[in-house]
Amino acid sequence: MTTPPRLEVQHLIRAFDGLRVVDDVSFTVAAGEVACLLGPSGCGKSTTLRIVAGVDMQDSGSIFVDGRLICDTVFRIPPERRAIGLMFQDFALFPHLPVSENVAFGLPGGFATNRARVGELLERVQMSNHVDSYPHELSGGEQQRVALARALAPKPRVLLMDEPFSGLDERLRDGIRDDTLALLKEERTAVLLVTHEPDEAMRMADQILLMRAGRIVQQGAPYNLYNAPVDRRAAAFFSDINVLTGQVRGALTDTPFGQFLTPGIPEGHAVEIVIRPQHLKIDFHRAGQGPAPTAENGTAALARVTRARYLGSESLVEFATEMGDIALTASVPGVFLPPAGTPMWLMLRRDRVFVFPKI
Ligand SMILES: Nc1ncnc2c1ncn2[C@@H]1O[C@H](COP(=O)(O)OP(=O)(O)OP(=O)(O)O)[C@@H](O)[C@H]1O
Repeated sequence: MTTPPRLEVQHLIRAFDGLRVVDDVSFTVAAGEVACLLGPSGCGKSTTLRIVAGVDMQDSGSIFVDGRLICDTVFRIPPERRAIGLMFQDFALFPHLPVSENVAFGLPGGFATNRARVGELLERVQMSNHVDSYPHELSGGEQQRVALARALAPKPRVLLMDEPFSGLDERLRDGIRDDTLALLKEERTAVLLVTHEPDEAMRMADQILLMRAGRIVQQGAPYNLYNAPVDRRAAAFFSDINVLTGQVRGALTDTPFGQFLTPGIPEGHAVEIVIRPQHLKIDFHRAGQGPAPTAENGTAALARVTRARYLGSESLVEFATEMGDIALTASVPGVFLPPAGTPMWLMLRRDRVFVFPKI
């Protein structure tokens, strides 16, 4: 018999005032896996999480933990008996309790009878030196580490995290995220994490569930979402994009960069050709000559620099094609600041181009 997923959500629907904010959402999370619900503000991420936590009720759909039904529209296990831990942005530590008692809060018998488990977790989150400190004596990052230890103390099968790192400054965040991830993997907890930040999802997730208007529009490994987005908006969620427009003629579309296949898009339909700035290739203008077309990069098109900016680890160079009608941005590692007006040849890495029907 195959092992059931640690968390399984089936056909969840939740409407407010007749409007579905969670619209037929289904997914599974395995033990030791981190799944990120990712999407813009208001797309239904937190509502989905709240229903799994048991603090909101779905209109229809079922939730299972390790194959056991914990909630549908007629049956409901109360939140505290679901073996589900919570770590929310505003889920503050208890100010009147020291770190030790905060971590032991969900354990029968408190700190006195759970010294070993509390000690082990505090060591794992590098807070062993703060057992007797009170929350107000800790920095934001330290409080976050204690909150993680508290959430994991009762060994939940599933941990729900809602924007747990958003209160931390950026440099602190990376370290805490990585430490958190390592601990979650060690504990084999299934994690459902809500975030609106693509970088956070890429960094944390084994599986991204990309949501839009209550629906999951794409799910899969971060690599797949980045490199095979389902549509223009999914592509644009992970980075800036360049968009060329065209029209289908004989299963192809013409652009200044050569022809592109338009599989499955009807004849005459408008298409959008999408490419990320780092996949635009630049070549120098040598006495009017451009690079010869290649299978990898297609045809080069002449363009002029309109603006160049240095951002630290990369430079962003903006171009207008020779006809002046297409604006494109290239990202170049390091310092590359050609003056405005410089002519250059641009090519698109053909294996990194996405062709979508224009909606
Ligand atoms: N109790 C409620 N009553 C009415 N509308 C609600 C309620 N809870 C959520 N909504 C609405 O449902 C939609 C989805 O909200 P939700 O909090 O799930 O979005 P989200 O994707 O988590 O957004 P954010 O990232 O801003 O938290 C929003 O339009 C919100 O206003």
